[in-house]
Amino acid sequence: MAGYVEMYRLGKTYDTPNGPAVIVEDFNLNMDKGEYVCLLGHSGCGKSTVLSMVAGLNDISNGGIVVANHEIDGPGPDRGVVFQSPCLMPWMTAIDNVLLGVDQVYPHGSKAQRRDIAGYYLTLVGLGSSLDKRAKDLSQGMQQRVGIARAFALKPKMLLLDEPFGMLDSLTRMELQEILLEILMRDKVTTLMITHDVDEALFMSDRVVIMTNGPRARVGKVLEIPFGRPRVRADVLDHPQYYDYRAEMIQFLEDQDHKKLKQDLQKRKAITESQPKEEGTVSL
Ligand SMILES: Nc1ncnc2c1ncn2[C@@H]1O[C@H](COP(=O)(O)OP(=O)(O)OP(=O)(O)O)[C@@H](O)[C@H]1O
Repeated sequence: MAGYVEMYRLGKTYDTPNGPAVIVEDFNLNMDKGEYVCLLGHSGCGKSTVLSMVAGLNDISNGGIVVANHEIDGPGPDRGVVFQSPCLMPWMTAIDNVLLGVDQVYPHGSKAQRRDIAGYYLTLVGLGSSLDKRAKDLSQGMQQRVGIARAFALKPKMLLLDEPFGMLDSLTRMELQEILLEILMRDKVTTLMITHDVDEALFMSDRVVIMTNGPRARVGKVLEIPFGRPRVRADVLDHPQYYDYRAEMIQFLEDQDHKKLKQDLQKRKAITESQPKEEGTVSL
C-alpha cells in the first residue's frame, strides 16, 4: 500500500578504497501522514545513511524515496532535519538562526511576519526570553531547542531527527522529548527519528523499526506501539505491555549481536586459513 512517505527497495553503496561497500539494501518502509517512526539498530548498520538519503543529503544508489507524492532528488525545505549537534551560526542570535530558514520559505511575508513565525517556534521550545541571545552564549540544550524550532519553522512535510537528544543530559532530554511531542500534536508532521535508546523509542513513536546489522542492512523488525496520545510518561511506563515491548526490542538487538559475532569469527577464521603457514608452525 502506498504511504505518505515511501522508501522503496532503497539501497546505498559507498565507494571505498577496498571497493564498493553495500551498506543498505532492499530497505522498504512506508509511513502514514503524521506518523512518528523511530529507527533503531546497532552502531554502523546504516541508520544515518537511510535518514540522509531521505533528507536528500546523500545520493540514492538503488530504489527510491517519495515524500508527499514528490520523488526525492536532493535536499529541500519540505524536510526539516535536526542532527545531534544543531550546527547554528554561533555569532548570530537564536531568532536570526531560525530566520535563516524562514526567510527562504516565506520570501513574500513581511519582515514582521517572518519574525513572528520564528519567535512563535522559539517560544514553543521554551526560548521566548532568549530570542536575541547569541547562539554561542546558549547551553547545549538551548542550542538544540533552536535547532528544533528552526526545523518546525520551515513548516516541513517531514521531520528527520538523527539522535537529536543524544548529547543532552537526561533531564533536558526528557523535557525536550515532551516539548517535541507537544509541538507534533499541533503540527502533525510525519517524523522519522534515529535513536539508540529503546525507552525513548517506546515513549515517542507510533512504530519502531529496527534494522538488521550491516552490510546489506534492511528492515529487520517492526513494532506497532499501542500507547495513546497525548503521551504521559508515567502512563506509558505503567502500561501492562511496556516491558514486553522493551524485551522484544532488546531480544532482537541481541540476536543481531550474536549473528555479527558469528560472522566476525567466520571472517577471522577464513583470513587465518588463507594465510601461508610459516615453516615450523604446527596446525592444531
Ligand atoms: N561516505 C561514506 N563512505 C564510505 N562508508 C561510509 C560513508 N558513510 C558511512 N559509511 C559507512 O556506512 C556504514 C553505516 O554508517 P551510518 O553512519 O549510516 O551508520 P549508523 O547506523 O547511523 O551508525 P551510528 O549508530 O554509529 O551513528 C558504516 O560502516 C560507515 O562506516
